[in-house]
Amino acid sequence: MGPLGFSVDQLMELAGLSVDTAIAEVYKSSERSRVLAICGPGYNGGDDLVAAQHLYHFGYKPYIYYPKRTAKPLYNGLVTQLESLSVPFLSVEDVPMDLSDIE
Ligand SMILES: NC(=O)C1=CN([C@@H]2O[C@H](COP(=O)(O)OP(=O)(O)OC[C@H]3O[C@@H](n4cnc5c(N)ncnc54)[C@H](O)[C@@H]3O)[C@@H](O)[C@H]2O)[C@H](O)CC1
Repeated sequence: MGPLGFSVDQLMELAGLSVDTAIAEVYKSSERSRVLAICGPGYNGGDDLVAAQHLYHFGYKPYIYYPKRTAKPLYNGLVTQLESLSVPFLSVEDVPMDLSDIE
């Protein structure tokens, strides 16, 4: 809990949802639906996991690449939630080395 009373979970939800509203404003899900979330082990990665979940509910098709997982309840919960939505978690072999061709 920080000095203003925000919990990490709360900040993560706000950060993830903020990213999604920006994405939704720029890329319409009807035109570009696939999204690759590349998630690191820190808070930024947690923000990405949250963002992927909201994008799914916004009508996008998120894919997750999360090679270095964080074994904490907050992160485990986010993974469980994404798995329950059948959001695919990609292995390193699934992720193209050159992402420039991906629309
Ligand atoms: N403070 C809060 O409560 C919240 C902050 N948020 C936002 O989170 C980021 C900062 O997050 P932090 O965890 O400090 O940094 P990172 O996400 O970059 O993660 C650091 C973590 O990553 C490892 N790492 C770095 N590079 C690599 C690499 N190439 N390969 C593997 N691992 C790597 C490093 O070792 C560390 O363990 C900030 O923007 C805040 O705004 C959230 O919104 C949630 C709450």
